[in-house]
Amino acid sequence: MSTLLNISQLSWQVPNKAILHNINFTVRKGEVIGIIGPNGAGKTSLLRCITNQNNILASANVTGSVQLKNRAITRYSTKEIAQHFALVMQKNDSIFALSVQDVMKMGLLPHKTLFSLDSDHDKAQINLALKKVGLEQALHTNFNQLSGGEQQRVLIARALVQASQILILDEPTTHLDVYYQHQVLQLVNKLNITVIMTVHDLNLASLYCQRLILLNQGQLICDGSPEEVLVPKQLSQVFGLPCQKSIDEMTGAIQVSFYLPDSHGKNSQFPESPDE
Ligand SMILES: Nc1ncnc2c1ncn2[C@@H]1O[C@H](COP(=O)(O)OP(=O)(O)OP(=O)(O)O)[C@@H](O)[C@H]1O
Repeated sequence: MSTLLNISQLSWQVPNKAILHNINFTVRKGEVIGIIGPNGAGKTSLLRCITNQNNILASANVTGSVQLKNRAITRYSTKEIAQHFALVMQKNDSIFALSVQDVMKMGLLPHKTLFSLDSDHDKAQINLALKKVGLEQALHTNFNQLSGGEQQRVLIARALVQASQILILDEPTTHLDVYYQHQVLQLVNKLNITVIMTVHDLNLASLYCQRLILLNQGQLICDGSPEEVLVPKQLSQVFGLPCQKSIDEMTGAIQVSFYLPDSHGKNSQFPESPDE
C-alpha cells in the first residue's frame, strides 16, 4: 500500500498546554484508522491539523509537518484539499439554514467549475447517497428540521458524493442509534477508500477499524491493530478505569469493558487490577 499521508513531529502548543506533542505516523492508501482516547486527548485537534483547517499549520503554535502524497499540505489550495478530503466534522452551524439537497450539492462543489450546471448525473448521485443512509425522502427538508442522527447521516451522504480519496470523520456515530452506528460504519468500510475517524466507542472501533491510534494528553500512546492497542493495562492507565478484554463470539473482534471499582463488592467478580 502506498503512503498517502505522513505526519511528522507534529506539535501544537498553547500557553501552559501541549494540545499535540510530537505526533508521528503515516497513513497508507485504503487504511481505515480509528483515533481513540479520552476527552481532551487531542483527537479532533489532530484531524484539524491533518486537513490544515483554517490554515492551522501556518500558526506559530504549530510545528512539524503534514505531507499529502509527499507534498506539504500547506502547499495545496483549498479546492485541492476539498478534492482529497471529505470531512464530516462535529460543528456545522453554517449549513443549518439550507435544505438537504443544498447541503448535498456542497459535496459536489470541489469537482465543479464556477459555471457548471446541476446535471442529471449529479441528482442521481445525490439520491443514491441519500438512499445509502436511508434518507432519500428528506431531499427537500430543511437540514435544521432533522434530528441530530439524521443530520449526521446527511453529512455522511454528502461525503459519499464528494468522492474524495480520504474520508475524515469526527465521531461519526454520535447521535446515531445502534442500527445506524453499524450501518454507517459498515458503509464507510465498504467504500474502499482511506478513512481516518475519531471514535469514542472502543468496541465499534475494534470492529470497524483495522488500525487504531491511541492518544492521551496530546501524545500518541500506541499505534497498531486493535489487538495491539486494546490492551487492558494500557487502556486502564489512559482512561483511569479498570478494564477487561474479551473476544466477541459473533465477530471474533476484541471487545473491552470498563467498570467502576465498587467498594461494596457489587463488582467483586472483576479482578483488583487488570491482568494485562
Ligand atoms: N484553539 C485552541 N486553543 C486552546 N486550546 C485548545 C484549542 N483547540 C483545542 N484545545 C484544547 O486542546 C485539548 C484537546 O482538544 P480536542 O478537541 O482535540 O480533544 P478531543 O480528544 O477531540 O476531545 P473530545 O473527546 O472531548 O472531543 C482540549 O483540552 C481543548 O480544550
